[in-house]
Amino acid sequence: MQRSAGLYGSLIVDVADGEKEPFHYDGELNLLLSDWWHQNVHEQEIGLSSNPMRWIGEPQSILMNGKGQYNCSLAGHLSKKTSLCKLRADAQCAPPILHVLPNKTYRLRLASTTSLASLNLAIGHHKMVLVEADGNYVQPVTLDDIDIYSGESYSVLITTNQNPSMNYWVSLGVRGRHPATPPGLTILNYHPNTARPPSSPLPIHAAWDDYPHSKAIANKILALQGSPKPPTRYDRRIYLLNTQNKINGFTKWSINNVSLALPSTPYLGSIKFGLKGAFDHQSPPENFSSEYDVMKPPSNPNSTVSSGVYKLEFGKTIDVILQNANALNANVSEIHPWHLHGHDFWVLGYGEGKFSEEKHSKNLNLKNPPLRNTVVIFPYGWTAIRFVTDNPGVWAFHCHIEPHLHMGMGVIFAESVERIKNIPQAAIGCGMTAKMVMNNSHT
Ligand SMILES: O=C1O[C@H]([C@@H](O)CO)C(O)=C1O
Repeated sequence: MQRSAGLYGSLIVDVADGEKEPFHYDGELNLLLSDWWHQNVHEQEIGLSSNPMRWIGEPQSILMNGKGQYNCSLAGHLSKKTSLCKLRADAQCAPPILHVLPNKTYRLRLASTTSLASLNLAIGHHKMVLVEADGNYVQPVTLDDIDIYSGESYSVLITTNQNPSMNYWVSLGVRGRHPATPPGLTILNYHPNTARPPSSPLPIHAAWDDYPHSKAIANKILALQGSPKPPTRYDRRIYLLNTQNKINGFTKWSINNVSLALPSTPYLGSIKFGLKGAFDHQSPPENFSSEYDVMKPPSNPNSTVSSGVYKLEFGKTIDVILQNANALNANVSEIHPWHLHGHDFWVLGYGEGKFSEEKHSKNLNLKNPPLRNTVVIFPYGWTAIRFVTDNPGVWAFHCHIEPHLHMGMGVIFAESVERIKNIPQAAIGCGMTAKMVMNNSHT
């Protein structure tokens, strides 16, 4: 859970020399989004791993560029629940300020490293034109507000064409979980105004459980014309059922009834050097019972722990159907942003209830699905993705919510590892392979 403790940053990849972006902007702004707890991550981990489990609860603050407010809000005068923060520029709670000139277009880069929170960003009086998602261009689409799930990144264009004698709020609210945290706020400061808090009302976010609103945004994100298209057929389709479970009284998350426990020896070295006992050699199931009722708590909540991997052959088209379900408590199903290492994948579609081969397969979007590395599953829904195994390695595919991964919500793809010639020493520095590094360095 290092990310929850603050180990994160943004990496901006420019277009290659001589290449042009398919949109124009005059300036660039960045907002790195996160959430923050007062309890340290070690205590959080102990709570999550205890029986009974102690949940981390909602964050104390929502952060933008590492800054947030606590016990007060920049917009305190607009809400009866919080007091007004004193806006001293040197105060720890001083808000981030985005300085803009009137009548310009800015590219606003957004990325979420949240530990838990799904977010919605809105800018008072300004629309956003979405142009890029997870490093891939999308069909430009105008939005009033945008959802950002943990692990995702976006670029939106904003045009500073509003009354230049005013400043505006950039507000970041929580989605999908009953919020107990005031929105994170940033000031959009039109030059040459002083950077005081805007007197205009805060932008309004949709209700935290307005899933149709979130689904409408997700369905508007489509690949820009001319983007790489997915193969029209798949070689292998893996179904991953997400459930909350119990193992000897401990609360876990499982995929096809297997809760991931990462081994202490890195997979790459274990597989390459054929180490016995470094991880479970039985592969996890590729499917789940057709009888499973995704609308109800698991009828048998017990599950198993494993460090097994899905072995993927080189050059194949793999579909994954992520299937959400009811958690342990009745009438609860949560959002999970799934993130894949080593690949971008095409998002072929989202749907309600249980995925059905007959009903849903033919309606998947093969025409202009967006390429992403993170995709959400909505409560009680499914999400279909496709990727091609063209990048040998051992890749985690997991819920980007830190406590959920800690509780086992992930799988491992071991992709044509035999094609990897040399493993960097840094990748085999611990567990059983650490000895091999030492031996190597002595010879
Ligand atoms: O993993 C989780 O545990 C809690 C709850 O299900 C039990 O307290 C919660 O909201 C999660 O997302």
